[in-house]
Amino acid sequence: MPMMNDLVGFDWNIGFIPYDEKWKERRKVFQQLFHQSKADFYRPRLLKAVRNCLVHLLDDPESYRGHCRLLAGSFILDVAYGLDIQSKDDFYIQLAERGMRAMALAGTFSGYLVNFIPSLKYLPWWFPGAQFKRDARVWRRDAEAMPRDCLRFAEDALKRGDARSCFATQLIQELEPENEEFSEKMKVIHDVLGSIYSGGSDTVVSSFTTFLLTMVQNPDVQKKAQKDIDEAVSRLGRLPDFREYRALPYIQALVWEVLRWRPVAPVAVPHFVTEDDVYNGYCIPAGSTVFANSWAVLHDEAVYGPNPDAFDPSRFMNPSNDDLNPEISMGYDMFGFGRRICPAKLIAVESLWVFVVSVLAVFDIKAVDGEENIGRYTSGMLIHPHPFRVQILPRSIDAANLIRNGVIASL
Ligand code: HEM
Repeated sequence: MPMMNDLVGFDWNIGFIPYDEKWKERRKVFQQLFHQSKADFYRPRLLKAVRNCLVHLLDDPESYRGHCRLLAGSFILDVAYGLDIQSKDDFYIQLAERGMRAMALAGTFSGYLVNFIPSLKYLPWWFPGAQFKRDARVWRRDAEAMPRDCLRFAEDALKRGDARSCFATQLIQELEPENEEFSEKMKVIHDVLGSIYSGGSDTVVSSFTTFLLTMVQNPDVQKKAQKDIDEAVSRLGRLPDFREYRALPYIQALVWEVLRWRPVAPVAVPHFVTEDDVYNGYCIPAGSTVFANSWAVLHDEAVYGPNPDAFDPSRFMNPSNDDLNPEISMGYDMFGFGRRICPAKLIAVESLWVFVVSVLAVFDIKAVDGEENIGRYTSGMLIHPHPFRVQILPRSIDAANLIRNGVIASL
């Protein structure tokens, strides 16, 4: 991807590194960080970010998109770099937003001729018609700053002796500065944590807002989900947490349906064919770029049952709607395919689950009369619902008190 990697400078991102030893090393480190055995480290931090988000939604429901972005960004920056982010105007949240906008724009593969004729990248930026070079010059500043500035923050905190425990400090402390591979290992940390930062600050926000949209459009689904949560948790007088994970089948089905119905990356990330292949009688020569049509897979009647365009969590449930149906696929098609499948798919599902179950426990989500933007989506490598107005109201005075009392002190 010449535009993305060579010109804009996202070549540190695992998703854009070709399949080679460099990619393998980074992918291995990434997977170890978010391994399920590390759940005791990252789950409390995720829950803390969600509980803060509930307070923000209570105080200022209209700014729900900013709150969702703050939730995703503050969790990722906390676990990756030990940054304690309090506001959506924070420097690092804004940096991620600009960086991800640049990635979305540069990532429309067919939008840039240079992706098909790589030698165009040698044109000078001032050359007539070389607007792509001028765009790249602007975007490059944020693309480079994203991983560099955050890692610098963690390194400085370590030197001062006041670093919070996080992936950066854990990985840096394992290194020996006098080892000749030190700089190379630091570059691996830079790339892996940058990939966590960029991968985690935008994708889940799309799913959070799609969830709110589906609740506006499907009040019956909302009621059924709230009934299940009330029976299992709210009657205990507390907010849900990971003790309920996998104990609420309808919530699990709802989460999967949000991910299936409007997949965040409808054509995943393009894959590069490394050797000649034959598929269903079609010859695919080495060097081809293949796009996986995740959208079509996720809207295939043969896999997901009738009316795949309708939002209906019960497609994953048994006929009595009280448990999951083991015969219906709950696979990870929305997270890509093969060895490049999203390495954060489990934490992404957990993030959406804890957001969904927490919001539904305490809020009613309702339509705003006359809102015309409902259901419209952006286009690009990652899709988001267009901004829409929605009412997010506490379900009762007790619910509002639960939100205020549920804030988790600094970890
Ligand atoms: C709803 C949330 C998410 C969705 C739907 C999603 C989806 C995807 C998809 C479709 C791919 C491309 C897979 C392929 O090439 O076949 C991918 C790759 C990737 N994702 Fe995610 N993702 C999500 C959340 C996250 C999060 C939270 C992180 C980081 C913490 C992350 C980090 C990555 C990375 C690093 C890759 C590149 C993997 C590689 O090329 O080896 N993703 N994701």
